Amino acid sequence: MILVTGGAGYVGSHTVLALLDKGKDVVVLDNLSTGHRDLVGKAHLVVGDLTDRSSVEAVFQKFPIEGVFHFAAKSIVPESMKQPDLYYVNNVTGTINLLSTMVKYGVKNLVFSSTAAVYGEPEHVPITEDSPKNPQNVYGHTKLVIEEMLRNYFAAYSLKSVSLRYFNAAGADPEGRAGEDHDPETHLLPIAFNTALGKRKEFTVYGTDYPTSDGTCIRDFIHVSDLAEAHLLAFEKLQKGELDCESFNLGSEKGYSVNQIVQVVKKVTGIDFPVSYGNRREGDPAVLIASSQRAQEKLQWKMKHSDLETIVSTAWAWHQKRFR
Ligand SMILES: NC(=O)c1ccc[n+]([C@@H]2O[C@H](COP(=O)([O-])OP(=O)(O)OC[C@H]3O[C@@H](n4cnc5c(N)ncnc54)[C@H](O)[C@@H]3O)[C@@H](O)[C@H]2O)c1
Ligand SMILES: O=c1ccn([C@@H]2O[C@H](COP(=O)(O)OP(=O)(O)O[C@H]3O[C@H](CO)[C@@H](O)[C@H](O)[C@H]3O)[C@@H](O)[C@H]2O)c(=O)[nH]1
Repeated sequence: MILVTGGAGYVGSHTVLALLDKGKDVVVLDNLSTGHRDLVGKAHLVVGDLTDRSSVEAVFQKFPIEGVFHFAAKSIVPESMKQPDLYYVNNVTGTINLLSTMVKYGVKNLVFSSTAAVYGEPEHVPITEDSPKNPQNVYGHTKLVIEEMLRNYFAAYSLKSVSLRYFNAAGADPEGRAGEDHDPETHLLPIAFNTALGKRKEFTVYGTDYPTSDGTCIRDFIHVSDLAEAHLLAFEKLQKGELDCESFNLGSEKGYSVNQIVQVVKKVTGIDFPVSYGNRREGDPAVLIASSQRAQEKLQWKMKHSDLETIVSTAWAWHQKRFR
């Protein structure tokens, strides 16, 4: 039985699907703060909070857990700047409870959702795993602290882990079984779709004076089903004893500006919607582009869905089904 924390959320639910598709037994522990009951498919769902140690222990008592995929976290950058206490308690304390319980029950293998936000504003792109780590926001700090904790837990308790630093997760299950559903929504694609559907008056581009070709930020979008596949590969390597404690970037290695993405959304949806140009959003680095060579080599990870049109069209299909 695999435990997936945060499995009712966006990235977690796609990994739950990938595990179920492979015939695995899955239990999801989720407090449903931003997740959705209907996204866990046929997995067992335990509604509980990681910051409550007894809820975590109850899962390990009830189910024979062989490994953990840990997605549960708060991850909205501006919220993290306003409420650092909430972020440190939820992300760091929640993870301490999980790791201590794993140690107590002798569960050795963990795949952890880290983020490109651990790097902050990069000095060079593409960003490799060894690039400097200077998080620009509280959210990124919480993830970097957890990565450090994982190194300590490996050294002291032989708890093995892989930290996967995703760049911009996007897209939806190609079969339409899951996708992104956040309220409030802060991410580029769903906001653009809501504008295309007339639910918002206009799409605002945050910042036009970045040192990029068209002045808008550049991001590296990675399909959520490709992320899910990387989790399964990482877990297999942990189980086979081929990895101990390591971090990998997961990105498509291609950068697109916010303006370019808006154009692709207009093309895929066939809808021309109003776009306005506003100020920069606090904490946004100008350019984030991954090198994911390490994951491709050591995890034998191959991206299948991460060209931008596939990302946008799968996300659009889901968005229409869920929100129209
Ligand atoms: N979406 C991205 O672009 C992106 C990029 C990099 C990293 N990440 C990381 O990936 C993970 C998943 O992100 P997402 O976009 O799917 O977010 P999400 O908000 O959709 O999913 C998080 C899930 O965790 C649950 N949760 C949060 N705190 C919990 C707690 N204390 N106890 C139990 N459940 C809790 C929520 O209810 C939700 O279902 C997060 O750790 C996030 O930091 C996401
Ligand atoms: O209405 C909008 C929304 C976003 N943007 C811009 O679009 C880009 C992407 O923004 P968003 O979709 O909010 O993603 P990020 O802020 O880049 O963060 C995502 O990607 C990071 C890693 O790259 C992860 O750490 C975060 O968890 C994840 O939310 C940024 O330049 C934003 O300024 C706009 O211009 N207008």
